[in-house]
Amino acid sequence: MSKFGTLVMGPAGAGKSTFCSALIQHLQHNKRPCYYVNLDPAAEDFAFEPDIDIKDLISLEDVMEDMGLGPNGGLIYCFEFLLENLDFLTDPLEEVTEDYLIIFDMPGQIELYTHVPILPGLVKHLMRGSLNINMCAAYLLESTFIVDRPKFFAGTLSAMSAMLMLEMPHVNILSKMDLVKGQVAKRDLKRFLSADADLLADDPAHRLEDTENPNRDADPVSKNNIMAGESFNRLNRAVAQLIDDFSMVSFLRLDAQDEDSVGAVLSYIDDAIQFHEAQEPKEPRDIVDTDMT
Ligand SMILES: Nc1nc2c(ncn2[C@@H]2O[C@H](COP(=O)(O)OP(=O)(O)OP(=O)(O)O)[C@@H](O)[C@H]2O)c(=O)[nH]1
Ligand SMILES: [Mg+2]
Repeated sequence: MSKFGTLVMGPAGAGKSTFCSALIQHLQHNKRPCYYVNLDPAAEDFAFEPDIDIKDLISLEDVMEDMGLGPNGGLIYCFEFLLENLDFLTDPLEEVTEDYLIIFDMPGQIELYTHVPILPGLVKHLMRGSLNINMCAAYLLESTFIVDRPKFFAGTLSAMSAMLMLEMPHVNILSKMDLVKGQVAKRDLKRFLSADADLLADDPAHRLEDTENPNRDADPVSKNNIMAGESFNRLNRAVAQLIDDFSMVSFLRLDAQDEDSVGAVLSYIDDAIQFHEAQEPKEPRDIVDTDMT
């Protein structure tokens, strides 16, 4: 029997937990069961109570206090501890059936997705161990990044880094689309959805900064001057070209308040994990019975 899940990842504050809640709500409206796993040891408030909460195994606050670690070191410690105690996840997940979508809500520390080799170990356990979960990563990036194009490419690079590191089906998502509505022309938005290196050359903000900054020459080390400098531009162009050359990253749009938008993202996740192919066809009578309970 297969199991199905999605790992909701992305930088701090990208809207991961909000997306998880919107997804749970959407699944409930569509009478689909889901299983919510919180893997953020610092998360406090939940719109839906998690079925598994890493805080029942280890809390970031305790780790920071007892081990004298900061929030990032503490988080890495929590994940190393989780990897040494995987039964905490395995035992309850063994019971989850194939009609469930298992939603993993991840923390936002970017180290987890870039250079620390912890997540690959966890993903390997979930996908290839006895649990055998068909998984898809949902990597969220805030759509407000597209207003600052170098920042957008830096975020896109982090998404690509996670894709390369985790080697699993991946959907990238521009979250909080409601915040950029009207700010970006529709034609431009399409170019952001599949990263296009020429976006930097056509960046109106950059041209403005270059010519309208009166301090450019007066203060050679000011932040504005560095950000408008030619070496900064060359670095950005190289990053953008690298992303363009790999041709791996494209984005879906998400407005977590809009049920259709959540449904559209879910359909990509379902396709990536082949959820519907594995479902037993239900007899019409079964459906009526289920509806009445
Ligand atoms: N306008 C708008 N705000 C959103 C949306 N999604 C999330 N937010 C807000 O963004 C903030 C962060 O959202 P979270 O869902 O907690 O983000 P997160 O990625 O889980 O954050 P961490 O777990 O701390 O990394 C909150 O204030 C949310 O209300 C959205 O679609 N639109
Ligand atoms: Mg969160």
